[in-house]
Amino acid sequence: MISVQEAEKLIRQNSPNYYSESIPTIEAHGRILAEDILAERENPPFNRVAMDGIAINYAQWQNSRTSFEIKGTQAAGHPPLSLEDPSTCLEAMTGAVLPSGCDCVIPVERISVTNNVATLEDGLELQQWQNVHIQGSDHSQGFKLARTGQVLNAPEIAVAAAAGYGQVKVAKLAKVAVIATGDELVSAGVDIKPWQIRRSNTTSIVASLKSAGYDAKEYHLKDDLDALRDKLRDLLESNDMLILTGGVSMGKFDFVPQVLKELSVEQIFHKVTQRPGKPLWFGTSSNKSVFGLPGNPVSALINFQRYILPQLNRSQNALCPPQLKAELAEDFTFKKNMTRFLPVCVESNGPKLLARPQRTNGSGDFGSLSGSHGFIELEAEISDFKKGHVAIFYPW
Ligand SMILES: Nc1nc2c(c(=O)[nH]1)N[C@H]1C(S)=C(S)[C@@H](COP(=O)(O)OP(=O)(O)OC[C@H]3O[C@@H](n4cnc5c(N)ncnc54)[C@H](O)[C@@H]3O)O[C@H]1N2
Ligand code: MOO
Repeated sequence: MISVQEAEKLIRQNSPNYYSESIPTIEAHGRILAEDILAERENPPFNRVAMDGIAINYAQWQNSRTSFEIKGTQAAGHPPLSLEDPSTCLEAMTGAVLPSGCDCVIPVERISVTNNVATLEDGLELQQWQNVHIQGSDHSQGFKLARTGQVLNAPEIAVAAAAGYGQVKVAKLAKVAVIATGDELVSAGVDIKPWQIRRSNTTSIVASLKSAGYDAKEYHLKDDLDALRDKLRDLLESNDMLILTGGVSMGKFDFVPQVLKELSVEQIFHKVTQRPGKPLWFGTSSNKSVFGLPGNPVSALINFQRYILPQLNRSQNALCPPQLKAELAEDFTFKKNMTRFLPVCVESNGPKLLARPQRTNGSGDFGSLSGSHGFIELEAEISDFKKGHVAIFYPW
């Protein structure tokens, strides 16, 4: 049996890579960049008027001029006008090019206009270049606005569009088969016998994968060695990743490790000193990861979140998201020499996040996860965790 740290290291060392594709920028929200976004031009690309008002020659005001005849209007999206007579002014709109000969913009609220002459508010103080967004003051042409591995959230989409990228190169999303194993399982919506169990693991995992954009599909295989072998061979062929749940422990019908071995999936590890999820299985085949999650629903969901989602992120060369930490809101004891993943509800306490353990009745009690916010990871080496103990928090 290996530790959580060793398991994580081995999974990392066996990260697959699913390559990249170009897609329309407007459809790229949430995807991982597979190229750097470089500025098409310097920004602003010209001296940009930042307030609706009048544009003047500042030296005129320094020489005590406070009234300016309006000679024209500089609208946004139009070629620049020129202030021919420095004692006059031009109306100028936000987003327009600052007319040549002007170096000061006065907002419309600070002037009054009579007979086409703009007069400044009494006692108004001006600065040269006020209300002008200076050409190139944000960044130069070719500046790296976003880099490979960044998530394309709304700001990065804006940046890509602003840099003229109608299409962006993003990491390809894995095609994932999520496979429930077990004769006892029956899906929702179908009559159920007293000795059967509703299938829930694969449903929640597929839902989570789909919300992250992956092409994920749910399958159910019975505990039949030959059928399991044949179907898994097909699924391995047609998917980038397999996630199995159940059948990885010590039972007479726990065929998953044996079948994967027969299909030449190389076992990297089986069993981790953790609760829940001790029987976790991980292996690889070509550029594909294969995970065998324990069937108990709390184990399956926690181990999926803890190991598989990060592996999918790595397969896209995603930059690591910031690690969240939370403080235990009460003492907690766990005597076994194992890492403990503890479901919690979190609340904020000033700048801190407090994690309150959610009472569960073991790793089959998935009802207790409803309403929880995620889980914290408690070290194997400690048994008595005191209130205030800081732990890594994994949100659902
Ligand atoms: N002799 C031992 N027995 C067990 C050990 C052990 O070390 N020695 N480990 C226990 C632990 S810990 C876990 S966790 C489970 C994991 O077993 P399996 O991965 O083989 O899972 P199953 O036996 O197939 O199922 C366990 C439990 O979960 C239910 N299940 C399975 N799939 C689903 C699903 N898709 N949706 C909802 N529920 C599911 C299944 O009906 C069982 O009740 O083994 C212990 N035993
Ligand atoms: O590893 Mo099991 O999930 O503790 O019940």
